[in-house]
Amino acid sequence: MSFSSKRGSDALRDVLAFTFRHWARRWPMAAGIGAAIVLATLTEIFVPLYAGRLIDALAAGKSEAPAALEAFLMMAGLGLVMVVLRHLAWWGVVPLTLHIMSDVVREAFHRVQRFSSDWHANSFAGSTVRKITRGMWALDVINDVILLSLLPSVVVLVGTVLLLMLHWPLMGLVMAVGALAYGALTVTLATRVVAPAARLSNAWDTRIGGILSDTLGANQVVKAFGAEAREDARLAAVVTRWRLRVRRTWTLATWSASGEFALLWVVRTTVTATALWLWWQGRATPGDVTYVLTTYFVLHGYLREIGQHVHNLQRAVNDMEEMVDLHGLTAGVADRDAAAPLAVRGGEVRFDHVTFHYGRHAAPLFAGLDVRIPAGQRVGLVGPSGSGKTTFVKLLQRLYDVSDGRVLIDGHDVREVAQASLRQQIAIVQQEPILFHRTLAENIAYARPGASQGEIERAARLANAHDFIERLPKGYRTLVGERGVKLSGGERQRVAIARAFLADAPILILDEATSSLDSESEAAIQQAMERLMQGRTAIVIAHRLSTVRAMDRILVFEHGRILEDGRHETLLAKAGGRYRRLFERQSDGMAQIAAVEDDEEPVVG
Ligand SMILES: Nc1ncnc2c1ncn2[C@@H]1O[C@H](COP(=O)(O)OP(=O)(O)OP(=O)(O)O)[C@@H](O)[C@H]1O
Repeated sequence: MSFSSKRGSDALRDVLAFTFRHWARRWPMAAGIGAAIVLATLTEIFVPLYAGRLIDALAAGKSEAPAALEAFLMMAGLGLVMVVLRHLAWWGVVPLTLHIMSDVVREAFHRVQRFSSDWHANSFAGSTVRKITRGMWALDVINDVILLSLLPSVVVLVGTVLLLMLHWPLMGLVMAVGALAYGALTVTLATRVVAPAARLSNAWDTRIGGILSDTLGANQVVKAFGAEAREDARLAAVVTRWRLRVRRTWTLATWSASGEFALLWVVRTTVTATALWLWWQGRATPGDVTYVLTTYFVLHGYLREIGQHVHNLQRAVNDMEEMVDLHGLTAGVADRDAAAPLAVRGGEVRFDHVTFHYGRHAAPLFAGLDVRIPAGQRVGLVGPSGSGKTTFVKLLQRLYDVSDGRVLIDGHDVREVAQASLRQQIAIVQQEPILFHRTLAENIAYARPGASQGEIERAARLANAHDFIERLPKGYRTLVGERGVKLSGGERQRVAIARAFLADAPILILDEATSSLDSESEAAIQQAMERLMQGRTAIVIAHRLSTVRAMDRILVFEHGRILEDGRHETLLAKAGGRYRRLFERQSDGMAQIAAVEDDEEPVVG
């Protein structure tokens, strides 16, 4: 079977190889099912032979009654064996398919979770979900089609034709030519006509999944701009393209099926006419004609279904290929073989001549960046938007690999250690913390699974989160909504800080919230952050002057370079310095606001 395009044949090969690999893991089950269905099918091939003998015995008169009875009993016995074996095969395929489907979804999730941040930044989560779930269900179809439908069809095809050829070569030849022509036509239409169209339909189906999840995930923004109608229209445009593509696929499939039925009609008419002609010539008995016609009708049933099976297989291959492609991708940022866990003693961070650029960006963001942060130091990163502050911490977490140079923690290159252990040593409080739609207790304990309720509450107290949690009707058992939407920004921040307390990691990354919080929440968060920083190496992407002032050291970023490096007072004393300019400009702006709102803090970065 070959697809028209290189990509098509690749897809078929990849999908079948993927499926066979999964069968191989459970080969006794797969082999048992195959054997049962092949034996069940062989019994069917012999039924027409005994039907022919029965008719000849009947035509010869009552003297042949024992032969007629023998033929009848054989037909009945073969039928019963077929029923039992067929049941065994179908019964066995249930656990096989369910085990493989479970493996497939687990493995796909395992891989996708470990793909690089770059991959996730470039992929729609909804599209990925569609690819995985569609692929998982396609496997159900592939198992049924190959094991329970195509395999018996091929056995019947080969078996009946061989048996007929032994018995009656001319009829065997007619049947073989008809069956081969039909098989060739079916496979060609399915793979060269329908498959390419179906692949395009699937791409649009995946796009619909992506748009649905992207838009529903950003529902707050849509609502805020009253843009529901605009989003309806955006989806409608994609649905229209999808409909046109699917209509084309389904129309082509309908024409293909009709073409195949027309060919079957030609084969049947030719076989019947040949049998009648041979009878007319006196070269065939009524039993012979019965045998040929019964054989043909058995074959006809299977042939008719082969067309349907090949189409189903082709559809399932199309449905699975995007998921199989996910298995072919490399993780992007992968652990070295036998990467050891990172053991942090103090938490010294060093960027040693680091060069880095995102994906296809021509110019590097960092070019030969050198900086050393001693263990236990509290460093504020400031600088204009896009200057590289977030990227700096992403490289520390090894969410991306550097193009050149090294990022070191306590002298260990982050590329040499196991990623999971590296990230366990770094607690992070994001600017917009994301929570799971789980209880508050589970969200806090995410940093340390198995933490006791007492430990969770202690972390929440340190994060100034305990009081607001206690006021909720279900307290720590409150579900927070998807991504934590049922909490305010300040509450989400405090839950994230509680998480970081529980993580108790030697290195801490804090990305201050830029959204304006009320002064009470802000003070509570600042205080919690201060507490959290104690005794750790802390890197703070700072937006508030109060935070920056309190730091041991400030790094001023601009266009991926560190322009200034020092304490607040030192940098402020530098006439014409970048930090001083930032400070003055923003203090000015903030001073005006402060005249109105006395307790508001000026912002940096
Ligand atoms: N995943 C990405 N792919 C490509 N370019 C990116 C990616 N993430 C960031 N960039 C680019 O890298 C540059 C530095 O971004 P970064 O997020 O590090 O800046 P930042 O100083 O943290 O900004 P902000 O204060 O606004 O958060 C920007 O020009 C940004 O557009």
